[in-house]
Amino acid sequence: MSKPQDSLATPKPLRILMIEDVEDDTLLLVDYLQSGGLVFDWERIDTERDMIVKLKESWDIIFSDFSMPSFSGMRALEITRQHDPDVPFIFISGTIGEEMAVEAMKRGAQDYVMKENLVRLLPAVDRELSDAQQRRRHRDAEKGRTQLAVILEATPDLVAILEPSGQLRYLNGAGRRLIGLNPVEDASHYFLRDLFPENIAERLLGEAFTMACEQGVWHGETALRLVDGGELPVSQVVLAHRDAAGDTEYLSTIARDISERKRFEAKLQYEATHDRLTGLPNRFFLVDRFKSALEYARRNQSHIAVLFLDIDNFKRVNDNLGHAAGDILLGQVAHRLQGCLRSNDTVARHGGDEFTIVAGDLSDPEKVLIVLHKLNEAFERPVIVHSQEIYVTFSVGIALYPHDGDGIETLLRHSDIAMYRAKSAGSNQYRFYASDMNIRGHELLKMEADLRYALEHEQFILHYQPQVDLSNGRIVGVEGLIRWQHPVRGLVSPADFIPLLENSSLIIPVGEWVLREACRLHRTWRESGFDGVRLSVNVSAVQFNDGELLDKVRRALQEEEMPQQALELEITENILMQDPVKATEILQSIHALGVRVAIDDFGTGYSSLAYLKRFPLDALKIDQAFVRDIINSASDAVIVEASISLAHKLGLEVVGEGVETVEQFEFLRLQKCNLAQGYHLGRPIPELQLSQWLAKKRQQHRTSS
Ligand SMILES: Nc1nc2c(ncn2[C@@H]2O[C@@H]3COP(=O)(O)O[C@H]4[C@@H](O)[C@H](n5cnc6c(=O)[nH]c(N)nc65)O[C@@H]4COP(=O)(O)O[C@H]3[C@H]2O)c(=O)[nH]1
Repeated sequence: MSKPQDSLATPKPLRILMIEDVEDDTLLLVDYLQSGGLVFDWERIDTERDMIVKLKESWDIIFSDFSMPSFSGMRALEITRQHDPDVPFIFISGTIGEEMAVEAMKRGAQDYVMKENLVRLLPAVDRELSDAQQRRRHRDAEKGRTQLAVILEATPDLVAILEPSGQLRYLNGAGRRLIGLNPVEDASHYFLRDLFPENIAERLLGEAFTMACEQGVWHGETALRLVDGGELPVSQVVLAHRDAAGDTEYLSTIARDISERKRFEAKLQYEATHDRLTGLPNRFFLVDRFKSALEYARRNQSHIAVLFLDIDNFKRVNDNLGHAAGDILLGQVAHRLQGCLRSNDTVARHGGDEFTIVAGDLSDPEKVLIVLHKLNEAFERPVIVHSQEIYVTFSVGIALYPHDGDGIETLLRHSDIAMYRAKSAGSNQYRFYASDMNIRGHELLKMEADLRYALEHEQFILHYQPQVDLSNGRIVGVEGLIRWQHPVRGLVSPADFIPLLENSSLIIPVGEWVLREACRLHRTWRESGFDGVRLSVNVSAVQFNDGELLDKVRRALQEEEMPQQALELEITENILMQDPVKATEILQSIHALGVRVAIDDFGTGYSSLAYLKRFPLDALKIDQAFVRDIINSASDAVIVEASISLAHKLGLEVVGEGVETVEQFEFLRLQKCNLAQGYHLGRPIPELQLSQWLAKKRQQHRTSS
């Protein structure tokens, strides 16, 4: 027979409480049990009062008579269950009937045995002791679980239990609160990706779950996905729980909010990398950004400019207005410097009144002049400090990568040296580290100033070159080409100044002037009876991307009452391919105006056929580089043939550019090219000459027909 305590030491005797009014019956029972081998201590009681006292002690089993003169077995059962739900309670009675016995079992008695027939008693004792032990274990475990649940619900960390598939079994209150879920919402239909951002959910399902299953635990830093769309950084642990066979049955995870720590770290990081007074990157951060700019420039063979700036006469501000005013000035200068640079450029405070600018990704070194321009523009207005207007100028030293060095320290040192040279030349000066750049830089800046002057003093003129219909020799259009009538240098070619206009954004007003001028001329032609001749003008990249182009075209058409179809805008292939999606949108709106669009310099770029199909175009101009050699180069001839056939398939008119010989003209005619333009048909000429030429042509046609 098993005993309730399974220890290796001598088993402790059982403690049995007997509720029995007849002592002899009790002794008989004791005798019976002892002879059955049961080792136990016992006590007998027969009143409710004694029972209440005795139940304060702990008992392994209770035997009770059913009916006694001063106590009732049912009452004894009731009191017992109030004290202890698990202790086995067995009725031993001669009087209990079937019905009462069933009632007694319902109220919590484990069994009943007739006094006259005790044979069932010992096996019943054995069974009930073991059942009671199990009940107690179960109840203890249940109690433990309840306590754990209370703890899990009270913890400020997210705790979740998950299937290996990532489906949620349990999510505690803190988890719901952190994520922003309704506290009573059932989360069991949730998956990992409902609690974590997509990439983190994948990381957990992959790396974290695998490691937890293999090694028991994984920890790392992740983020929770919040209901409001935000993310909360957490430090997370994933544990795998195995079944008896050693397979992962489920996983649990604990995630702790570390946003405060992250904020603190970010603040420390910011303070370590930024200048306290101006909020600009400090030298350390500058070196960091410089490294990335250098890597990029090395990969893409681009240039970097390092500008070392020193505020002129800063000491005077400090001396006259005090240090606090000096600090305000530095803050404002920093703000303006930052505002005038591209987001990829870096401006850092070097200390005192010195700043460094690193402008990367320059296609050529001269692009640094754009930065100088922007600086000049940004400081044209005075800085206001304590209601005082202060005009800020800088001494600027410039070093260029790779021209002046290929390492960070060298370039910084060289820009510093150049700055001292600028300073010794007086205020508001800039110097390149390399002297050849100084000359070139000065020349370019001078030329820009001259171009500005040229616009204001009407030194630009348009020349016009005819476009001829290859099938009948008639003039169907002219292209307006800009010239600069320089008082000393004479007629300057657009190739020499268009890039400068583009760099300095002067191209916007100049482009607008070209458009107006062309539309004005067209009106004079119409008034003299030359209608039906189209006018094309070139549109540069800066103009094309200027949000106001459409308005300007619309206004020019309206004010000169120009028929929309008579105007053609020529846009180079490369401009369109810079951002084909945006280009399509712009082209669509130009098209909606009714104005024609021609793709210029076709063949020199890298048009994708797919885009060519999508762009709303009217004409395609084959670049003169291909036309030049069509007679001598088989490959150029093939390119031209293919371009014509492709354009025709797309419903476009084709113009052959740079036609200089009769052979080229004939070749294009045979290939069914629509129009030709080139010296063979007429060079670009001034307005007056063109009008006379048109009149002459008209006369010739009249006579011949
Ligand atoms: N060798 C040779 N050349 C020929 C022949 N026929 C025409 N040309 C030249 O080829 C250029 C054609 O203009 P483009 O491709 O639009 O190329 C233009 C255009 O990209 C740009 N440009 C001219 N005017 C403007 C303008 O008003 N605005 C803008 N944004 N760019 C313009 O400057 C470029 C050069 O203009 P131009 O010097 O006027 O040079 C013109 C023209 O004089 C020929 O048979 N042989």
